Amino acid sequence: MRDKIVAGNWKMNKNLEEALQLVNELKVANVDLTPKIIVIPSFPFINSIVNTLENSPIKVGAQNCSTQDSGAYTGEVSASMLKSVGAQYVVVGHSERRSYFNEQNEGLAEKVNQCLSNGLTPIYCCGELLEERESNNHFKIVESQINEGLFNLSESKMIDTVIAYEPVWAIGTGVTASPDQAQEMHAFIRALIAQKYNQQVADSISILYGGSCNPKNAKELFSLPDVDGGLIGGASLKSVDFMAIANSF
Ligand SMILES: O=C[C@H](O)COP(=O)(O)O
Repeated sequence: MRDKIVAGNWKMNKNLEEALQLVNELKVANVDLTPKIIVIPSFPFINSIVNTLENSPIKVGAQNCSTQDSGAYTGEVSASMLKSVGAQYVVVGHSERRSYFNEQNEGLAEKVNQCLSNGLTPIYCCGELLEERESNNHFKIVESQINEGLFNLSESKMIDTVIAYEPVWAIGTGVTASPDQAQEMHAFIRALIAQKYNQQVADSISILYGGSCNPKNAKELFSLPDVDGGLIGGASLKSVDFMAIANSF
């Protein structure tokens, strides 16, 4: 049975004091929940949050990592550094990285490899732009993102990945993918994995939905057969909303 996961991507929000306040609220609220819960703060706060969450089941992730392991790459943060401060997950290929920082599938495949080589779980993001959906190219786009970003992995590494489907038109817009749209794409991604590897691998990988997921729509989305949880942006910044989403299974 694959993991149910609710991950909160805080993006570039909160200072240290605010970050610790949020995580302390989550720590107290986190009782008897079905999903794995992951918080994904900005780099400077990871270590303090890992320490604050000692003895808590809540895990900590990072929002990005370098394609390189170490060296003269000013401003970069490597997967091994993230591992050393207690991160367990890394978001790779978020659409904001793809669009604002021109990240391409090829480099993202290197980031995925860096994560896995350092014992971190990549949360690999894919998803189409509105114009790509409107021109009926959404399956083709997502297929190339998955194919080029993930499918160079061996089967044993592939099963250690998590995928997040985030239609770009749904991110931060208040427009959520309909249950039919979400299920259709998640099933498509799972079928791609089955075709490339096998059904057992496909059935073991958690595929999260992201894009204006909130306490009101989470239950319906998480009840879909191929949706294994969510990558939550805006609604992860308030403990009450994030825990309500986590309680939606
Ligand atoms: O990583 C999270 C996604 O970009 C979703 O963001 P959102 O929940 O604010 O739409």
